[in-house]
Amino acid sequence: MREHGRAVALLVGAAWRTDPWRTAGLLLEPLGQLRIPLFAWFLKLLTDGAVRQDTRLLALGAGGIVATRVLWFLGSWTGGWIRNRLAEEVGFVLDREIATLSAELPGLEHHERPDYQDRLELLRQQQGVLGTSLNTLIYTANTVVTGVGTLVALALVSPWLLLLVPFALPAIPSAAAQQRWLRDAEERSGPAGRRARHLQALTVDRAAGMELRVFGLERELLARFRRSATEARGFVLAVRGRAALLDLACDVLFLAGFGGAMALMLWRAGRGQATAGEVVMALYLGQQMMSSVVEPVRRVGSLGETLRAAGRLVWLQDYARAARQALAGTRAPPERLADGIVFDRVSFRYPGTDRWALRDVSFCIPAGSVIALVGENGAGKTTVVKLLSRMYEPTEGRILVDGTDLAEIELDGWRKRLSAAFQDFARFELPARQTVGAGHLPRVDDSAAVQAALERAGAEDVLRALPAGLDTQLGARWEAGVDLSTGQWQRLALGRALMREDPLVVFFDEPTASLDAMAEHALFERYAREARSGSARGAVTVLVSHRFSTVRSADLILVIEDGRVSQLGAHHELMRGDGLYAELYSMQARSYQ
Ligand SMILES: Nc1ncnc2c1ncn2[C@@H]1O[C@H](COP(=O)(O)OP(=O)(O)OP(=O)(O)O)[C@@H](O)[C@H]1O
Repeated sequence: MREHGRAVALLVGAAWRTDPWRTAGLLLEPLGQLRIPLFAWFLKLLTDGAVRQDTRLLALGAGGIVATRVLWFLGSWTGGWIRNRLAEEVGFVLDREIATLSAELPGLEHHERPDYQDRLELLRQQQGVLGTSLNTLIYTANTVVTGVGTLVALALVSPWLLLLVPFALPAIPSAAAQQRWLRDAEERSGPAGRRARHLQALTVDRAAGMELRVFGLERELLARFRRSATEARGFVLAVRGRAALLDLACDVLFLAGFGGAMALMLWRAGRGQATAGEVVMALYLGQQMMSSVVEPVRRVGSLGETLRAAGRLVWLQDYARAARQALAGTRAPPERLADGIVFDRVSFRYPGTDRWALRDVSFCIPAGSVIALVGENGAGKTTVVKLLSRMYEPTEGRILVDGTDLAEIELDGWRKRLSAAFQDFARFELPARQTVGAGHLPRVDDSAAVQAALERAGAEDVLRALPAGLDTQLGARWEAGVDLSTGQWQRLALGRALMREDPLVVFFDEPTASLDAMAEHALFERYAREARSGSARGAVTVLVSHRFSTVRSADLILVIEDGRVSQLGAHHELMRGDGLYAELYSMQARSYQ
């Protein structure tokens, strides 16, 4: 209930912030609903006036009917017009809020935890519903006003007519139950829906397209997509079938009550206890009860949908706030690294898993050094990078930056002092200058800086191949857009990583997987030389690579085995022993020979 209250507050708050006057004007429409009981009352006067040939009653009835028409115009029409205009703007504000919250989430958990992904996906799907949320809220208010007004008017005709109410009431818990079923069905369809979306995305994914065709997987993929989509839809369809039966039962019950109420009125009229006007009024209100109260109550079911969608937005706000608080920290990052970075007995488990990705890891990266992380697939190398970039916090232990716990350092300030190139690089389809310049926003359009970064990344040839140089629009889907090979995209990403002038930590997590070993080696030799010459700033470079020809040029090599540090030292030190490093290095060297 409290959650629903917060959801309503969120919607009304968004409307109020968008336009307080028009939000107040929304009340016109529920007021306009008073026309129904008023109309019934004036209809009664008109009928009685006609039967008794009483011109005063006739005039009052006719005048009242005209007045309710005016009330309808002012309330329903004007209010509806205001509501529609406002709903559009509020929808836009809420869509923007979802995009902002998602984009500004500080960590990665929401991308990697299936339960979070499902909620975010539902939220994205329901953005349209949020846009019409005001309609639904006002619709509910209309129903309440109409319902209460109709009941008061019926009671005035004859309190016995209130007996009609129990026949209409089951529609309310029935609508609530249907909403519950629907919510459960939506959540139970999460895994199948996620699978269907993944398979559908594969059908249009260019990278997957090659493999699909080579392995002849198209039909299989489509069949699996159909099965998953049918499974996901099945949950909702089953609920809709049950809901229709329940609605039918409620309708039959109400019709029985309505028939009884009308029989009662005719019996009373026959005994002279009710006027013709009262019979007409009861008939009108009785059928209005079905069309203006029971039906809307049922459709107010969509209020449940709105509240669920708004509730998910409230969840996202809470989640974003908690995520920010969990990564809170108030200290500014150091201007320069004096001592270095220390992992002090760090252990880490990904949220929602039991397995330790890193266990009791301790090592030091001295200021100004280049450290290479080596280990087999899944050993935990990228996890070290994710912890250092504060995508996650250690489950146990601390990371110290010049003696200060990284958790105490302000997150945005820390991120501004990082730079990175990853194997899974982003393909920003922008003019080439900005694709690279995005690595340091203040200089996003600075051609000289971009050119220098590309040279350091060994990507001058990529630039030369672009028809309009740095002005070339990248990405084949844009007009005059140019597509690049994976290796070319990756080298632009490497250039992006070299845009920031004074990073404290630079990550290279297999950023040159698309280059051949010689080119990668030459690039890092040059980079490491430069990094050392600039090491007065104390910046450290963290390199993850499976190529030992590159790794050997690092100052320090950290060997990770199954989440634990197994060796740490310079190349020549590690080669002296007979540990994993020497074994892997010799194996790779032999294969090159
Ligand atoms: N988001 C995640 N959720 C759950 N477990 C994860 C997640 N990311 C990685 N893991 C697990 O954590 C362990 C370490 O993964 P990590 O990506 O750090 O390995 P890696 O050494 O970088 O491997 P590779 O050389 O293949 O890139 C693996 O067992 C992996 O399955």
